[in-house]
Amino acid sequence: MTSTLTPVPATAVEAPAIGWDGVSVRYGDAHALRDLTLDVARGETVALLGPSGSGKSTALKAVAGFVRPTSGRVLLGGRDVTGEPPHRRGVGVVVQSYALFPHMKVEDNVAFGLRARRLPRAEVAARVTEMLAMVGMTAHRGKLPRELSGGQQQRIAIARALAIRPPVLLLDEPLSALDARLRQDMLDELRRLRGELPDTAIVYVTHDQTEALVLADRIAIMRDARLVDVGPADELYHRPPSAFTAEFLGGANLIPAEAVAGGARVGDRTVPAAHSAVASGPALLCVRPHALTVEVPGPDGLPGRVTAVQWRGSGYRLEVALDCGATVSADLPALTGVPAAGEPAAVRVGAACVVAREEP
Ligand SMILES: Nc1ncnc2c1ncn2[C@@H]1O[C@H](COP(=O)(O)OP(=O)(O)OP(=O)(O)O)[C@@H](O)[C@H]1O
Repeated sequence: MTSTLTPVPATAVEAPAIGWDGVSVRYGDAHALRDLTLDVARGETVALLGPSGSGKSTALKAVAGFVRPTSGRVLLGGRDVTGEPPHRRGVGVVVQSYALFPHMKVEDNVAFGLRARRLPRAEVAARVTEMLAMVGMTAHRGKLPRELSGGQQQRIAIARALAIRPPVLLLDEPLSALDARLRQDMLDELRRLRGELPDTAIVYVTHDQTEALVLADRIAIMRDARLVDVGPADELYHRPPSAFTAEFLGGANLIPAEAVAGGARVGDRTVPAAHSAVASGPALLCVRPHALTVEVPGPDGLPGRVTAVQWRGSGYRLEVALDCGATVSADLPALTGVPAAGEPAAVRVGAACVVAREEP
């Protein structure tokens, strides 16, 4: 009996909704983005997370068509759009500062893109109604933008971007102009909205790790115009490959160490680690402040001295200068016996610590 292998048709492998293929953007001699290669699948949300000036917005603008790559290609659904103007790309964009048309009523703002595409009047009306319901703004359709709060204006901006049913939605710091309370509400709202758009690929630019962790399927960490690490949100949080990612995503103590099988050597102690991104040689032991315990010096733990004690209501934050040279922060619950500043102490690193590479 012979068996035949049926070739997989080319169409069965779906092209990513968005692809950066070696994209660089330079302004004069300065690199705003260096050699970015990254895909976003249909229905996936990827957060671009990094400090100010790391190239996040530039990466997003390259997809929207607002900047032209110096080299590399931008692909949408497998199609090379690098040379295409923004209005031909069919992507929805929402930026930090709402950018609604101030003289147009809410409903006309939402209808704008649909009218520009010359959709029949009845369809425009139906989609505007649907979009306003989706963002919970039906009651405000006749108002002008200035009659709305910041959060409400941002909802309209999102409704306007979604009205054309773009396969790709680009959000650039959409919550950063809002106050803390409103931000939290809008974050919940965005998460709900995400569930209503199962086929839309979303790129979400932020420097706020909470927004990235709450919304993204995968997080791409940017630094100095480069992609440092990319992975599922929970994996990057629990097993950060680099010290930069460990610190940027959640805050971590970084203790200089030597990677060894199953963990790391710190001074003359060997600490077991849950995960290692480095097999051997110089590395950093990364441990979150809540995963450390501080005890009286004994045979176990890393020896050091308490340098500061801060009461934070729900517990204490201790700073401990370790004999190996690193200073670490530990968050302890209020009920533990808390040593005073100046006392010798030993720091025990919890099982959740990981060994990461030093540099991106
Ligand atoms: N039009 C421009 N002309 C010159 N330099 C620019 C321009 N736009 C961006 N840059 C520079 O490119 C780098 C990356 O900028 P970008 O806006 O992409 O960073 P970002 O990570 O989005 O920062 P932020 O969070 O502050 O918005 C920065 O150093 C910035 O100063």
